[in-house]
Amino acid sequence: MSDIPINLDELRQRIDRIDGEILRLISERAECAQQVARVKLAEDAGAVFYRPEREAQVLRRIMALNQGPLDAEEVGRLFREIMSACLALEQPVKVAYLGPEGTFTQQAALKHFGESAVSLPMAAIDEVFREVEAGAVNYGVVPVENSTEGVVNHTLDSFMDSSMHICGEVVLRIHHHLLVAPTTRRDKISRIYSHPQSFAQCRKWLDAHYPHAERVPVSSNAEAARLIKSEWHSAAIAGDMAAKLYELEKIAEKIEDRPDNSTRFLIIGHPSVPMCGDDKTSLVVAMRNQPGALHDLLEPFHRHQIDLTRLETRPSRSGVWNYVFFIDFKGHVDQPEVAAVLDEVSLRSAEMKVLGSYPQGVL
Ligand SMILES: O=C(O)C(=O)C[C@]1(C(=O)O)C=C[C@@H](O)C=C1
Repeated sequence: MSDIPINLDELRQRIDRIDGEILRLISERAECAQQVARVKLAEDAGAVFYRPEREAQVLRRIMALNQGPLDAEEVGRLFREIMSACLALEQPVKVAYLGPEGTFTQQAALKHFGESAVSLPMAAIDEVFREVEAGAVNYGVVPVENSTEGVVNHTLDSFMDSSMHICGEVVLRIHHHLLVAPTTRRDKISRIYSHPQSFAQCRKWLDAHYPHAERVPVSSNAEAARLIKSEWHSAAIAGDMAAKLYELEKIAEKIEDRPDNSTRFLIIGHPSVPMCGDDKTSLVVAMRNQPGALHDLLEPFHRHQIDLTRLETRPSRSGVWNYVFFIDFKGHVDQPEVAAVLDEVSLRSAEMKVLGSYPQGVL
C-alpha cells in the first residue's frame, strides 16, 4: 500500500489522471459503436441498431468480471448508460411508455434503455401498443405484473389483439413515499391521492398512520403528485421520479407493506430477438374447454424439463373457448427442446401464439 498517496491533492491528481484515461477509453468505445452502425447499414439498409441480446451479454459479462469495491448492479448501471450513449450515436432509440411523466413505467424505460433514449408518455396501455404498431416509436414499455398485486390485465388483453413481439423484460423494485408540497400543512393531511395499486401496496402502513385520511384513487402516481401541488391539506403516494419532477418532499419513505415489492415490465417491439443464452419465452394459448385441458397443456413442459416461470389465466373474448393461458418459461424458441415443446403444445391447443423470446432482465 506504500504507493497510495495520502494527501488530498495527490489523490485528486490521481483521480484526474484516471478520469482522463476513462474518457479516452469511452471515446474509443463510442467510435467502435459508430463503426458497428456502418457495418450494420452495409449489410442491410433497414438495419436494426438496438440489439437487446447483445446488450444483455455485455451487461452480464461486465457484472461477472466486477471485483468491487462497487457492487455489480452499480457497475451494470454505469455500463447501461455507456451503451445507451453509444446506441444514441448509432441511432437514438424512441420509446413509448405508460405515462404520464414521472411514473414507475418511465423509470423502468430508463432503467432498460438508459438516459439517452427518447421516451414519450402515452395515456393508456393500448396507446403504447398502437404507437409501436404504427412505427411512430421503436419500442414500448408496459407493466405486466406486480409482486404484491398480481397481473396487469390490460397488458395481457392488449397482447391478444396485437402482432407485437416481447423484446425484453425489466424488473423494478417499487418504493412508495408519502409526498407533500412545500405549502402543505403536514399536521392537517386529510386526503391522500394515489393509483389504486399503490394504495393496495401500502394498505397496512396507511391504516396504521393515516386511518382517517380520505384515499382518492387517480390514474397514476404521477397524477397524484401533480394534484397535491395546489391542495394544502393533501398528500400523495408516489415514487422518486414523481417526487423529483413535481419538487415534492418525502415525509415518509418506503411505505410499501412488503419490502420486496417489485413490478415487472415488458418491452414490446417489431423485431424478434436472437438468443442470448439466458432467455425467456412468452406464449398465449387457447384451450378447448374439456377435462384435463390444463394438464395436457403443461405436460410437454414437464417432460422436456422446461422451467415455467409464470402461468396466468384470462377469460377468452372470442366466446369459442372459455380460457386463454399466458405462459412464461425459460428458454428461447431457437433451442431444439423448446421448439419440440411448442410443436406439441400447438397440436394440443385450439390456438397458440408465441409472444416472443427475449433476454431475462439483467439489472
Ligand atoms: O453490438 C452492437 O450491435 C452495437 O450496436 C454496440 C452496442 C454497444 O454499445 O455495445 C450498442 C447498441 C446495441 O444495442 C448493442 C451493443
